[in-house]
Amino acid sequence: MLNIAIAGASGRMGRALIEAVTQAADLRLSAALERPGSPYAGRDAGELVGTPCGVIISTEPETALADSRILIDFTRPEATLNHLALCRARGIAMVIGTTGFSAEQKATIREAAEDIGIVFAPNMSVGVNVVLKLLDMAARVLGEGYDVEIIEAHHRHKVDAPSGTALRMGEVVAAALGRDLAECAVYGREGVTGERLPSTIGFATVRGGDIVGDHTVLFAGIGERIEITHKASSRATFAMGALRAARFLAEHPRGLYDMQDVLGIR
Ligand SMILES: NC(=O)C1=CN([C@@H]2O[C@H](COP(=O)(O)OP(=O)(O)OC[C@H]3O[C@@H](n4cnc5c(N)ncnc54)[C@H](O)[C@@H]3O)[C@@H](O)[C@H]2O)C=CC1
Ligand SMILES: O=C(O)C1=N[C@H](C(=O)O)C[C@H](O)C1
Repeated sequence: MLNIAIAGASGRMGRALIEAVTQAADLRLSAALERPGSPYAGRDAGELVGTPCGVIISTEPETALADSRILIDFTRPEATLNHLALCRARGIAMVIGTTGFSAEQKATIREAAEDIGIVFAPNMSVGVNVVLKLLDMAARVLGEGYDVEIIEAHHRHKVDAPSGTALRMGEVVAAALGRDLAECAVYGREGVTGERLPSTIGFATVRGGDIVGDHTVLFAGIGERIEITHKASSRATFAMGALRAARFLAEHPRGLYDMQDVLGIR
């Protein structure tokens, strides 16, 4: 049995993860963490998904993580980095699904992976990771002459934009075209923008309702266009990917990995 802790237990992803872990025969939910002041603190984590499991939601990671081998964290960047420091000190591996990190914060994650195993990926679904491979191939074959635009849509509660997945898609396409995303990204357009510069990669963000997560990469050429789209219809797809990542870490005691490594498609 692999002991798994979940941070952000009462969140949208936290609930999907509790359901997935408590249903997996080879995994045991060993801790459930929430932010200080959470109304869910002190309650049975299983109650959030309809089946009490005896794990009480804690706001004290220092004590709650004592029994855990892997922490799956889908929270906010600051919370993830606090958990990271603790996990690094205790030798607890981490699956990090949180998005919205700055470059500096990402460097901290990279550094911690010298001591512990970390899978860090903005999207844990198998489908999106296959799409990343398709994007690499499409960009290499199409080359210059096709304008690249990335459109993402998410639910009204999402706090970061563009999504981590959209940014990763941009990085993959930029790398395939020999560009640096930091230099060629255009985040939204307004007013008299002038004509589109050919070397740019544009991003457009939509927020509304309960959209789980849609991503489209458009390659627009002369006389034709290609759209590569992924639509998530349930958070279970992210949760199942996170569990695959946790099992992978049981065999990889240190180092920084993403879902391409977990799926063996790097
Ligand atoms: N990598 C992937 O496949 C996916 C990544 N995400 C990312 O995961 C993150 C969470 O997404 P949602 O679950 O939709 O958000 P949410 O807002 O529903 O849940 C976040 C939870 O974290 C908790 N939290 C905040 N600070 C905390 C702390 N210090 N300790 C413990 N818990 C804390 C909040 O109280 C909340 O319950 C976002 O960054 C999102 O972009 C979401 C879906 C898939
Ligand atoms: O916040 C979300 O919901 C999601 N966030 C991830 C991201 O920012 O890419 C992944 C997924 O699209 C859902």
